[in-house]
Amino acid sequence: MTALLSFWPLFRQHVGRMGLALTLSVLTLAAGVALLWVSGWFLTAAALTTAAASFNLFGPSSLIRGLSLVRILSRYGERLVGHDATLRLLSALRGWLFARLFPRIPLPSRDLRHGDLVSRLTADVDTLDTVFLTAFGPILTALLIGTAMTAGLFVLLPAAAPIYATAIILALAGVPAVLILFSHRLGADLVEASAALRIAMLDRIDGHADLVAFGAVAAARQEFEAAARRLARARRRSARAGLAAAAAVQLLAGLALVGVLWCGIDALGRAEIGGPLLVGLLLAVLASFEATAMLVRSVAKFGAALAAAERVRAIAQMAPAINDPQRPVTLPGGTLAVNRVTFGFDPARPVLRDLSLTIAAGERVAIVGESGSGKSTLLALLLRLHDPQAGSIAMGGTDIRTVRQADLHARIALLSQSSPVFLGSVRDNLLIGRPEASDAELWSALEAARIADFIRSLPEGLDAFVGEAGRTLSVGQARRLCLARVLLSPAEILVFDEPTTGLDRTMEADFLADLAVAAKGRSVILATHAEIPAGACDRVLTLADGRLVPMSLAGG
Ligand SMILES: Nc1ncnc2c1ncn2[C@@H]1O[C@H](COP(=O)(O)OP(=O)(O)OP(=O)(O)O)[C@@H](O)[C@H]1O
Repeated sequence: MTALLSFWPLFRQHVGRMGLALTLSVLTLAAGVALLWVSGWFLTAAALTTAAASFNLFGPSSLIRGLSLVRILSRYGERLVGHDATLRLLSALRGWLFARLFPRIPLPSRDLRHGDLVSRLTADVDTLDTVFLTAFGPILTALLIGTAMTAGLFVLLPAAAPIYATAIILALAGVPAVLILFSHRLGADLVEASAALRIAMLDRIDGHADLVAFGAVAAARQEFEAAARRLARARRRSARAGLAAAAAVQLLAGLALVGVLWCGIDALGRAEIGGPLLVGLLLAVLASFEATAMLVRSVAKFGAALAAAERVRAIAQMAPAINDPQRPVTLPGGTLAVNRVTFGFDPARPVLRDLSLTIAAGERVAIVGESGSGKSTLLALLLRLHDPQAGSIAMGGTDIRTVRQADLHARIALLSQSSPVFLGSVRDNLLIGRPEASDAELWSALEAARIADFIRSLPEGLDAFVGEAGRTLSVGQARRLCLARVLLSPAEILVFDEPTTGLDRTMEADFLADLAVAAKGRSVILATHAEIPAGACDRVLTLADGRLVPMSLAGG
């Protein structure tokens, strides 16, 4: 519950709209209760009257029409305002969550799989956004209508008031309390099962080509079906609990009706109440229980909302791997110096040991080494995606831990092994590197990345849509587009992690040979398995056993 309450500041921003939706919801229900009351009274009174001419038909029938109209309009307004508030809340929740997520990337928890993260960012947030309207709204509505109805009975049929009050309190508090007790566990199961299904689905979609190639589709399908069955079971259990609660509410409504009828007949016999009024009261009692039925449906969802709140809050509260300093200093340009750095993802098993490296402004350095030797790790440290356990990294003599990460990233651009092509046009993808770049600059970056001819051949050119994760491009083309984005960036240090992955031998050699021109005098740090042509780099270093060792340049 504390997890859910921690979202209150976000809910509070929309409290005006939510309040209006709530008022309209109370009005709708009150109009419904009054409508049945007046209708019951009117029909009975009309049937009982012997001289039709002496009965005023006009007043009650216009009241009935008026109440119907109020009910229709307030219901429409409630839906309109309620959905508007919910959608605004949804966008605020997503914005809030993304703002908390970005500083935590790379996520410190390796347990958080891609599908689980997607599930938290989508389904869990969706579950949360309706919690006010589907849970708190009906509670308040039912409370107000129940109180008003009890007060009405107290005046018109006092003996029935305690019976009705007991039944409505049980329906309002007792049934939901029991349901919450069960639905918390059921809701958590439901949210976890739905996340597991999503993870299974995204995993299988990502790897479908390999699954087909290995003939492992049947096994994957079985696992997927098991996840689907688990979700179906959780849904069934949750629906059963909801149904049992709805049946209990109906039973209480029936008991309240019988109680009021019993007292009413007694009062009728003593001429303390008229027949038409009694019928009106009975129908009104039935109508007032509509609010509690709504409540039960909502409470069934409440457990899922509690579980979703905990999962979403867990991401937002994850300690960021890296924090900006309290008082950041300005980052000067210049030499990049790695001073006796030791780092390991598990500190007991360092990947880099007492490693030092100095790269002068404009220098091009290649780092080679066996797979797993720590090349990507070293590059990640330069971007301060992790902090070393010992030693320091400085730029122009300033320790990078004393500057804002954003300032550091403005000076160092990275092309990693997993740099993505974003959904959008070629232009959109390039402008991420430098938003103010002109078309001429975009083309020059594309030329340098050796993909300009291909983009020119597309009918839409720079405006060609490159699809989800670059699906409309080959692996090599996607890579070169990412490369053009990095070359376009104004950063003074370009960090390349296997930039030629996906390029053929000739293109690889051409790209590395062109590096000096493409980098336009900027510093280049290049981690690669490729053969480095003469002149491409000023120095080549080998990373082995956590240390860098100079090696002679290939071909010269
Ligand atoms: N996020 C991580 N958490 C834990 N260990 C990691 C993580 N990333 C890398 N490692 C480990 O650190 C070591 C160095 O990995 P790194 O990716 O830096 O090697 P690399 O030289 O870039 O390899 P490759 O040439 O295959 O890309 C490896 O043993 C790897 O398993």
